[in-house]
Amino acid sequence: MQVDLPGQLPGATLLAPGREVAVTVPATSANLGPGFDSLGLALSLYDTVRVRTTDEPGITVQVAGEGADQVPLDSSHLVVRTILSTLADAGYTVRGLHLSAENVIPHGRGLGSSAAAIVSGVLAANALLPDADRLDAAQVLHACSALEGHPDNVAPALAGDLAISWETDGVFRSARAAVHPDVVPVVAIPATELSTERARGLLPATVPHRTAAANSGRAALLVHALTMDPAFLPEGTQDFLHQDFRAPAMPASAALIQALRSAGFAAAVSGAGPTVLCLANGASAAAAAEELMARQLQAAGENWRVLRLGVERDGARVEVHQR
Ligand SMILES: Nc1ncnc2c1ncn2[C@@H]1O[C@H](COP(=O)(O)OP(=O)(O)O)[C@@H](O)[C@H]1O
Ligand SMILES: N[C@@H](CCOP(=O)(O)O)C(=O)O
Repeated sequence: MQVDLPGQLPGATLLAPGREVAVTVPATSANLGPGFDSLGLALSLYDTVRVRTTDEPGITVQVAGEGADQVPLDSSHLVVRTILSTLADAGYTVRGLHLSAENVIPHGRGLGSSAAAIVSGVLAANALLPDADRLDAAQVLHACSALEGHPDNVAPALAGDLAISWETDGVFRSARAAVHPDVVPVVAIPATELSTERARGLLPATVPHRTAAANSGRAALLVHALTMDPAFLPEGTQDFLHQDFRAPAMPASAALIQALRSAGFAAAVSGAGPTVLCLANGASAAAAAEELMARQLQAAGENWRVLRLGVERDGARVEVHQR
């Protein structure tokens, strides 16, 4: 499909045609229980986009895989939109652009697909820019977080491993921490979607101080459990800030989490849901969690995908091909 570019920016510098960039970005699981809008883990599932500046005016978009029959194939495509706005912020535009996307991260399931699309767009645009106008790593993190609205998915998507993120005076920042090698993420992904926007709408504006205090304790314990001592994962993944409020929008996820936690597993909603994340302590615990998930889902008549994943250690990758 080919469309015209939206209004060209007056005074913007035109990028040369023939620049080609490939970006690969991992899925992410945010919150991990009590780390609402601050903790996120990079996972071994990847989306790839290839972007080329062209001499022919307009935008062409090809999409394969997840969301191929749902996402728009024009300048409103999230990756294209992000590329154009990042270029525009730096004072640049293009005559034409071709994007081809291979999507593996499912959309609207709480595995960071929109964050991956935004990270792809910002990194692709940044690689297309002349050196002197590129954003540095801290600026990329802030730009991606501001577009996504929260930093907990984009930070691990960019840097890999576990990301602990926060905001100071309107600037998003993040620290990366190495996840203990025994931690094995297992996800159960439903067929149905729940948009993050809708799930955020279910949250209260305030919570009592004692709830916030209880949550702080678990979030602090979770960082220790994930990096130093996975035996604390079941207690460390207990959340008091978001899951109960969102449970009515994902009753099957809530029931599966309850079953896993009752059996001693560290289970939580992945991101804003409805995917369920279990952080198993070692390979045999991961196999037991997979079995329990499969049994519970079969008993409930639910047809979900259960996947054992790895922790992605390095985050997004960019390759530049000048033609
Ligand atoms: N690779 C992609 N290409 C284009 N749009 C995307 C892509 N990934 C996600 N999106 C957009 O983001 C929406 C999902 O975002 P969101 O509700 O935040 O869920 P998720 O938990 O998957 O990030 C999709 O419905 C789609 O509009
Ligand atoms: N902290 C956010 C995380 C959203 O993650 P997503 O993968 O569902 O986009 C939230 O809980 O709203």
